[in-house]
Amino acid sequence: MEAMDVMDDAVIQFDHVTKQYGKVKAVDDLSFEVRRGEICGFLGPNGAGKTTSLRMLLGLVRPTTGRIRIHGIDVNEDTSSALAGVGAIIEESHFYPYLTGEQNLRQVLRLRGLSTSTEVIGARLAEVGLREVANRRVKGYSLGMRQRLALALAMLQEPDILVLDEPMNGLDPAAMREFRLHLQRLQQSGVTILLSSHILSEVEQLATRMVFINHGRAVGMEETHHDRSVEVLVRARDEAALMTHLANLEHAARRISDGGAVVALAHPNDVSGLIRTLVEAQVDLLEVRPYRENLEAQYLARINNESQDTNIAMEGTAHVGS
Ligand SMILES: Nc1ncnc2c1ncn2[C@@H]1O[C@H](COP(=O)(O)OP(=O)(O)OP(=O)(O)O)[C@@H](O)[C@H]1O
Repeated sequence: MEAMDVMDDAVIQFDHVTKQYGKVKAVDDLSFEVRRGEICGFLGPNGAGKTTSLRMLLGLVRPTTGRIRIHGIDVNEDTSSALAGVGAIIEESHFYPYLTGEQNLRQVLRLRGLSTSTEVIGARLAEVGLREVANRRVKGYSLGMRQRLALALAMLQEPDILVLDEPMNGLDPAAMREFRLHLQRLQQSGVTILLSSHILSEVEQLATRMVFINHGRAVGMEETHHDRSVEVLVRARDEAALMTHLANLEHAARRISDGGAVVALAHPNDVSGLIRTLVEAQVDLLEVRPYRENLEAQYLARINNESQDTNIAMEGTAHVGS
């Protein structure tokens, strides 16, 4: 399947991709890569160009200029080879309401002209937690069950790349958590995942890397889990004493404009050591907690230059700039 040596294990490559609809540049000179085994979050507000980009990746829309490659194969030159190992949820999935979940998957395979193995179908349904309801009509499925059925459908042919456009839309927090765990299991089994969202908190814990997009352009990339450092917010009664002690330790620290709080950068294994040292030095600690606002602030700053206010709810920013 490899048409050329794939550099740096990049399995998906956007190379200066632009999509023009009349006067609207839905995607504007977009370049980024997804490497093997990553969960890449594709993040931006409504209208940023996420769906258009993913549709181009799947060969459903042709780029105006630029190239998209999967495993080094140009999607527009050899669509079927490029997409051979790709599963996707791109549009709202439509199922036969009067057929069961199991029958729906069987029907899709039949339409694709593939032999239907009860074991394979059963395995896919079990993987997404639908074993219990496999024989119930889809008509009676909740939104979460339908999303999981869509995932089972995308996984039918055991893809090594999954492309998911806003797969968590409409899921309640419990279903979202389950969906995340499932995607993590898929990643652990070697599947590369590109998923879009307009809500940072949906993908933040999941993605190993994030690509931020606004007005069709990449406005930043962020390694998340690859960066082994974590930020810890520390608040003490005597801020000056806290800063002095942190300076004596090997922790990069900075003040933030949050009631005299200080954010220290530490490796996950060092967090307990950091706290112990401060306590032993008799620094009067008022609060110690993981600090995650930084990523949120960066996201907001990127999608909306005039807004640096970290207090804006993430959902509230979804429409900014669209
Ligand atoms: N077929 C089309 N014809 C004309 N304009 C389009 C078409 N598809 C998308 N656009 C425009 O391109 C821009 C990007 O849309 P796109 O759907 O890719 O954004 P998105 O990031 O997926 O947004 P959302 O989160 O709302 O789904 C928008 O301005 C949209 O109106």
